[in-house]
Amino acid sequence: MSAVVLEARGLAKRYGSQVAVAGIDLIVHEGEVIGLLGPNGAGKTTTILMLLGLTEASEGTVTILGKDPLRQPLAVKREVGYLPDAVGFYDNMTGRENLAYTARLAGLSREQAKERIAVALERVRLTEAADRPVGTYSRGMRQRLGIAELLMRDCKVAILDEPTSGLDPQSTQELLELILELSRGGMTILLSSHMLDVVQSICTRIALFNKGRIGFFGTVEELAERLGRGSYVIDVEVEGIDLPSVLSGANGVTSVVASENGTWQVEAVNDVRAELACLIVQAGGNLKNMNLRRARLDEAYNRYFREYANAA
Ligand SMILES: Nc1ncnc2c1ncn2[C@@H]1O[C@H](COP(=O)(O)OP(=O)(O)OP(=O)(O)O)[C@@H](O)[C@H]1O
Repeated sequence: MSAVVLEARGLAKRYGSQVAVAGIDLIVHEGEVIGLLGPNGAGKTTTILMLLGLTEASEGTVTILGKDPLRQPLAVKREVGYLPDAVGFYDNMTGRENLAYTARLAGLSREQAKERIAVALERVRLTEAADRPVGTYSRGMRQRLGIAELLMRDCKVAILDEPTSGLDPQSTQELLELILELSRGGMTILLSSHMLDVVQSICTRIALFNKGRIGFFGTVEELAERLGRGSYVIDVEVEGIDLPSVLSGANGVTSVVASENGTWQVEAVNDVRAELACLIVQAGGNLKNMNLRRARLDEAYNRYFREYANAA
């Protein structure tokens, strides 16, 4: 496996008697895209602030790119980019001027900055709008300018807080493609989001925050398995039989539930389509459609918080 770029051990944060983060462990490898998920108040933002050294942990340690964010804040800021929910650019300055300003703060020479800014603006498709004041930008354009800043600074790690919130579907898609490009280029990315389809489409692993702890850390398939339902989901459209009774006791099948659209959702520990087809035909059913898909994060997430999180 690739190198560890971020390691948190026993990280906790208290505000007086209020526990915001109750002790988390997190190890992230180079090039991963990690989704930080959980209900409001579960501790995601506080964790992000501790990882960045923007707030001091009450307990525990953080190492990011081999450095301690509290002891070596400048070194960490140089290599770790943070895109907050509302990116803070100067509205009266153009996109290019904003980047030039950040480049100066980051210690880039004028020549180096000019070249990197042009390349970054091109990659986020803002070249045409680069000389307009940022005050005229849409939210999607601001987010892309934020990504351009990470590119210009050649960040090794990016932490994105709700990057797609408030974006229309097309801008969301554009931003997701950009984030994937960053990841393909070797950047390690952590992003917090409540948009589960977004998270599933780009994240390699997810961390489920629950009451200040990480209740689960792994892939969507591993989450589905942890919940005891198997990671294979087969949508079945069938007439003439009662599918749950036909499949009761079938090998590998963990549940059969009716979906809203009149089909059945069969969950299994492996791809049981051939066996399902046999059992349905033997029982005299008219099989109209059968479709295998990945376990869906929204289904697993809702089940986790409905059935497991309170007991955790
Ligand atoms: N500065 C603060 N002072 C006191 N309590 C705080 C402070 N910041 C956060 N908290 C509390 O800590 C808990 C965790 O908050 P946090 O913002 O980290 O959650 P979150 O998972 O990011 O939520 P959201 O999805 O709403 O952004 C909450 O109960 C919150 O009220």
